[in-house]
Amino acid sequence: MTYIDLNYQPRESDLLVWFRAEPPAGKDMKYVADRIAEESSIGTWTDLKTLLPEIWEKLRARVYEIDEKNKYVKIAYPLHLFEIKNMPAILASVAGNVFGMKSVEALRVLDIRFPKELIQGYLGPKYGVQGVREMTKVYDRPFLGTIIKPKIGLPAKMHAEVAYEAWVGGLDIVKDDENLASQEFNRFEERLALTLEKKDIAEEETGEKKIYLVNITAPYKEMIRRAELVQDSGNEFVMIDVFISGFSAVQSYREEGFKMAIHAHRAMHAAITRNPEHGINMLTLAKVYRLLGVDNLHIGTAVGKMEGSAKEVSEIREEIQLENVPANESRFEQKWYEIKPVLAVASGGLHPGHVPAVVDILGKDIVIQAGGGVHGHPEGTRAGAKAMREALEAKMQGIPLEEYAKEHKELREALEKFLH
Ligand SMILES: O=C(COP(=O)(O)O)[C@H](O)[C@H](O)COP(=O)(O)O
Ligand SMILES: [Mg+2]
Repeated sequence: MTYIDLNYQPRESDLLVWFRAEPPAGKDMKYVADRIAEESSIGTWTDLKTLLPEIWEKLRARVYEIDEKNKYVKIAYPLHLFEIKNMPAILASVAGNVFGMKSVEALRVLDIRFPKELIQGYLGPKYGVQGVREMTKVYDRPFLGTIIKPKIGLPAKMHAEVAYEAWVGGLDIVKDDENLASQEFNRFEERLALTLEKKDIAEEETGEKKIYLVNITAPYKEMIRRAELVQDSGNEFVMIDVFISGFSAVQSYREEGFKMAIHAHRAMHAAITRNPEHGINMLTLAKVYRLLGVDNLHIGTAVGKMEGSAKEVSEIREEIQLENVPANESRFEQKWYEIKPVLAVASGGLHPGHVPAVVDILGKDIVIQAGGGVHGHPEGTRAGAKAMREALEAKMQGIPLEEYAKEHKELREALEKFLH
């Protein structure tokens, strides 16, 4: 019995997984491919009296391609193998036990190609790129945002004041940090109320729409309670640590039907995305989050403090924004049908000096977020926000930053501190 069928032509309706697999000492690629297909579909370590021929015929996975040089294995799974609207269970098959088997030395999921019938079972983003642009009336440039710093520690009142400074300085978006929840020094309810008061004032003073990404990450019931508070407050967005909260929570939350858009922070993703030989890459996770329905997603910066090359980050950007993603040497073709594009978030170690490079790599449908790069400005948050806005103005007008900085004090001070 083998799951290898190199003559098999995958059907449009199959779910395809592209693995990179490392065979254990003394074993070859065929062996390892067979073990992966077996464990991730219907089999186990020995043959079974209970594995009826019709199950074998209908539900087994098929290894349809093995690339010895790159150690790639491509496997097709019949859609009947899955409960379509159950993402956690789908991942339990194709990206579950397989990572821990002794018969596989190391294993990486490089891509999952979702078929149309599966995609139709998911909501995708409620707003996505276009929806967030309509919400804010910002159509012709990237969004600018900040994460309040210190990441935790500020009392709610100061948090709101720092948010105000960032908004009036010129940023569109203020975000809680991923580990700010409802600590004793900064309770969720108080932070929400005070920050929204300041948001109203900032909107009035600037004539611009401002966005507050309030972190509702918590055990699920509490997360929903906080989402209800946010909905009642009229705020347009929530933030969720999607990887930490889990696929079940993210799918369920989106299906609850709240009005707010979802900003997805990916804290902890690197525990499974970082090692190039093992785990699941960010591209695959990003596809899952697009399907589940987040509106904004952190994808890396290529230039800041977090890992991720320019090629990798721009491929993730394409994957979450294009309607039809073309295949290349390490990804499948993917059609997204009715699923909206996600706003990509570049964040982590950024400051005004990075703005031109981030726009060159990722384009305009992004949020450029800087925490330290705003609140670390020598003159404080408002000047830091102004410097970010000036950097973006310079980029949009095609003027080199150093030149624009001659006439723009805040940008000049930022570049002096962060670049020299
Ligand atoms: O708080 C920050 C960035 O702060 P700062 O601007 O001070 O570095 C975010 O949590 C990181 O962006 C996460 O990384 P990623 O976006 O790669 O998931
Ligand atoms: Mg953070």
